Amino acid sequence: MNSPATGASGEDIVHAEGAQLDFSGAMSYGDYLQLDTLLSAQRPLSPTHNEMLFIIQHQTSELWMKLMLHELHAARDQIRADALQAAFKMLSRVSRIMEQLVHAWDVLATMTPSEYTALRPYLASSSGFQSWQYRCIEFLLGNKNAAMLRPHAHRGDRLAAVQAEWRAPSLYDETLRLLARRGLPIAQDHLERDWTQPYTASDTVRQAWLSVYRAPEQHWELYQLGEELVDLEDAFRLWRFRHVTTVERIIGFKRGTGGTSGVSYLRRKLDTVLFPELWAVRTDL
Ligand code: HEM
Ligand SMILES: N[C@@H](CC(=O)c1ccccc1NC=O)C(=O)O
Repeated sequence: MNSPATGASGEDIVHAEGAQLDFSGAMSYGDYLQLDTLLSAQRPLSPTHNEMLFIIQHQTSELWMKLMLHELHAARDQIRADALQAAFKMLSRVSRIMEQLVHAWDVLATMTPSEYTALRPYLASSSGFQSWQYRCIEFLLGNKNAAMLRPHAHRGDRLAAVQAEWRAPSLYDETLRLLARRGLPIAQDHLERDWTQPYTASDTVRQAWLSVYRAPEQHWELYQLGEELVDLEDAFRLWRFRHVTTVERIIGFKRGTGGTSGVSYLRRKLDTVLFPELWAVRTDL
């Protein structure tokens, strides 16, 4: 006989291989993952077919960014605590997430300019520029810029989160303090400074990385940390490049909804260098 509630027959249940089938009093998959909340958060504003893609692309990116922040915060704490093996696990996870986001552009690039033009007016002045999690990631990785706090001024709670990241030493700042603790000479103004200021490259830091890269076996952990950071910046550069290229193929040189010049603004971001001495050292080896 078929179940009146589900229409399942006794035979279907036999084929369920002993799996639990009654969740009237137990936590199910959807309960644990809060899928009702997650899957009711896609509310297209336009009548266009492609808006679902646009929303899900951004929502999944924000979820991955949430995990990146979780891992980056923990990695910075571990570096501060000299627990480098734990930090390596987290940093390599962050790089893999960034690679995931690089490949995600392939899905969005299936949207043509005509398709995007139909939904763009519904976005009004909203823009990825206003992503507070993205800004936290940039700040955590040391790309500090006070002007980027302004879009969050209308939301005190978000502003506080971005400001906290802006005021804190970045992952790289903590790395330089670690180099000093391990006996490498680093200029004092790179160990204690106003962390809200953008990072400026230093010759002492370059010399310190040079010592590490010239004798990896003596500084194996620092050497591995240097390479983890280069991996991460490499993946981030690919993300920036895929963003600007996808944007150009979809909106050309139109001004951005966030008010910037659009592609020209994003191209300038390609010049960002997060860990300058780690790149510079390559030339000296
Ligand atoms: C059709 C797809 C997209 C277009 C046309 C587009 C366009 C733009 C433009 C023009 C800007 C410059 C700011 C502005 O004036 O609006 C921007 C910034 C930004 N977009 Fe996108 N974008 C797209 C997809 C995405 C996706 C999928 C993400 C992933 C979360 C994203 C994240 C960002 C971020 C974080 C910024 C700020 C970048 C920075 O300040 O360095 N965008 N986007
Ligand atoms: N800045 C984009 C709009 C845009 O892409 C966007 C709009 C709302 C939510 C996320 C977005 N994605 C990234 O910027 C544009 O100028 O078309």
